Parts: sequence; structure tokens; C-alpha cells
Amino acid sequence: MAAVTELGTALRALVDASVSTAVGPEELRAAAAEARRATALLEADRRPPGRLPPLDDPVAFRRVYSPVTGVGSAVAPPLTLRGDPAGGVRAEATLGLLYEGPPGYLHGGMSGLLMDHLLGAAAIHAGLWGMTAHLELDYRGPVPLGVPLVLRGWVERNAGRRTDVAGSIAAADAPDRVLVQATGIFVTPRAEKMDAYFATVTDAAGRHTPPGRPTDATAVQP
Ligand SMILES: CCCCCCCCCCCCCC(=O)SCCNC(=O)CCNC(=O)[C@H](O)C(C)(C)COP(=O)(O)OP(=O)(O)OC[C@H]1O[C@@H](n2cnc3c(N)ncnc32)[C@H](O)[C@@H]1OP(=O)(O)O
Repeated sequence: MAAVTELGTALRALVDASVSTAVGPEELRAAAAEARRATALLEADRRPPGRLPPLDDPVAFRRVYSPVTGVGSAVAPPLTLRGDPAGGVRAEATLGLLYEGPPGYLHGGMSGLLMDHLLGAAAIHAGLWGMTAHLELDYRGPVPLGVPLVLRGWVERNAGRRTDVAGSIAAADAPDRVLVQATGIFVTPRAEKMDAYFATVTDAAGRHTPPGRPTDATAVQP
């Protein structure tokens, strides 16, 4: 885990530098050569899609390469999710130029990614694992880059396999002024869909590890 985190941290610094650098073409080409060397090192042994990395824990929903929370991911902020005393889950983040949409502000699609994850995590936190069936966002104000943000997700209601969830993004110093408001419907797939989607998913040891067991609400830190 330390090595995965070390590489993820180094890659995030690299990616951030690559989108904010003002150096000339010679330095860019030298950096590209270094990046290709690192890629060749990592390509020596790769896993196929559907086989979880050894450090993933499907019961705790630990995904080390998640594009949102993965400590080993170059593109994840990465967010740390916590149980919110006000209900649901929350995370704090300060996002950089990698995620820029309008100059100085967060790309709207990135808000969608983050909200999808927060809402899904809120459902899981309540013991209601499901896949995103519907996600709707209201963009009420641009989300600034380089400023601490607070992201929240909470369950509104549940009926059978369907869970209605909501969430928000706001600046940490103005948490009541919602910049992005999200609502979503998460559905636990019917059994035949679960089988069709996840029949071949295994952990690193080759054991079948489909997501979504009823007790899977364990990953949020207190
Ligand atoms: C706290 C822990 C930390 C966790 C960390 C990890 C967090 C990870 C977070 C990751 C987050 C990211 C997560 C991701 O990225 S999930 C990836 C993106 N999502 C998908 O790929 C899902 C694709 N869709 C499907 O496979 C199916 O449509 C599903 C499985 C969703 C439903 O197919 P299924 O055949 O099983 O369902 P059903 O048709 O019997 O319907 C059942 C009920 O649902 C209602 N319904 C269905 N669809 C809609 C709709 N569009 N609007 C409104 N309602 C809808 C429907 O009316 C019915 O309600 P009712 O009539 O019974 O009342």
C-alpha cells in the first residue's frame, strides 16, 4: 500500500505539473522520455479488466485505483470519504488545473463524476448498494479551483431495490451556498443482471468477488 500510494502521489504531482507547466518544447520532450521509461517499467506485469488489484477490498469498498478515491490513481484528487455527522457521507478537496473547465473553475463533468461517487457512497454507507440509474445536476455557481471544497451525499429515500440520493458541492468557507446540487437514483440490479455484469469479476487470488453484498457499508471512516 505504501508503494502504491508513493507512485500515486508522484504521478499526481507529475500530472499537475504537466498541465500547469510553462517550460519550452525541449523540457517537454525530455519529460516525455522520462514518462515513457516509467510506463515501460509498469507494463512489465498488468492485470486484465475484471480482476481486482491485490490491495482492493470489495467488502470494505476499498478501490486503490478508483478515479475518485484511489490513492494509486494519477487522476483521482483523491477524495477521502467520511461519515457525516449531519447524515450521509462527506469529503473535502482542493482541486487543481487538471480538472479545469471554464478558466479558473471546475469542469462540469468533473462535478458529475464527484457527485456520482458521493451519492453512490452515501447509498453504500446506508447499506443500499446500487448502480447509478439516473443522475441530475443543477449548476448554481461555478466551482472555484484551488479553494477548499466540501462535498456531501445523503440518502433521501429507499423502496425495494431503488434508492433516491442527493448531494452537493460548496466552498468550505461558505458551506450553505450550494454551487452544485445533485440528485440521483441508484438501483441494485436484479439478480440476472448482477450475474451478467459481474460473473467473471475476481480478486487477485482468483476468487469470485461481485460487488454489493448487503453488509458492504463499511468503508467510510468515522
Ligand atoms: C460508504 C462506503 C464507501 C464506498 C466507496 C465506494 C463508492 C463507490 C461509488 C461508486 C458510484 C458510481 C456508480 C457507478 O458508476 S455505476 C455505473 C453506471 N451505471 C450503470 O452502468 C448502470 C446501467 N443501468 C443498468 O444496468 C440498469 O438500468 C439498472 C441495473 C440500473 C436497473 O436495472 P434493473 O433491471 O435491475 O432495474 P428495474 O428496471 O427492475 O428497476 C428497478 C427500480 O428502479 C427504477 N429505475 C430503474 N432505472 C431507472 C431510471 N433510469 N430512472 C428512474 N427509475 C429507474 C425502476 O422504475 C424500478 O423502480 P420501481 O418501479 O420498483 O419503483
